[in-house]
Amino acid sequence: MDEILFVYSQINIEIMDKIKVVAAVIKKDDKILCMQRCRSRQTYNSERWEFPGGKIEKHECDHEALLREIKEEMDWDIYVGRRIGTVSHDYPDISVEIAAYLCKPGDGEFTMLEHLDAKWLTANELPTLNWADADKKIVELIRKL
Ligand SMILES: Nc1nc2c([nH]c(=O)n2[C@@H]2O[C@H](COP(=O)(O)OP(=O)(O)OP(=O)(O)O)[C@@H](O)[C@H]2O)c(=O)[nH]1
Repeated sequence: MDEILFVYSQINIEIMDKIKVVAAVIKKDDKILCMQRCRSRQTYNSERWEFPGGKIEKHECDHEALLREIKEEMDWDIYVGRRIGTVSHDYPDISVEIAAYLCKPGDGEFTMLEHLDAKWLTANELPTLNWADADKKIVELIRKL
């Protein structure tokens, strides 16, 4: 029975549409902004670290989605630069495709409206955090920049 369920869940993951997500790698001097997700029912990402961002809505381009998400989550305006890369990851219940963009902070400070914690770390310090599994791949891309 366990084997049947396992095969079924693998098939399910393969036919599931990938959720398209954008993430902002916000760099100030040599430090990058890392945000900690709140405790949630999505246990695999509960309290894990991530780059701020979120799901792209219909009819939105990556740039628009990033500006909207950072405004919603942090009440902050940022400048969106070049795309660092796109990573895919299959979680137990969803499959995500995350496009990560190099960004610069706008004026003023951000307000932490939806996260548990925030840290500014250098690229070499990034692996010290407990990242969401998809983000471990983004961290590797950043370290190769
Ligand atoms: N924003 C963001 N989401 C990520 C990252 N890495 C990662 O696996 N995800 C996953 O991507 C999915 C969408 O992200 P989200 O929950 O922030 O998106 P959202 O704010 O638009 O969603 P919501 O309004 O339904 O809460 C989640 O399952 C989340 O766990 C990341 O670095 N940033």
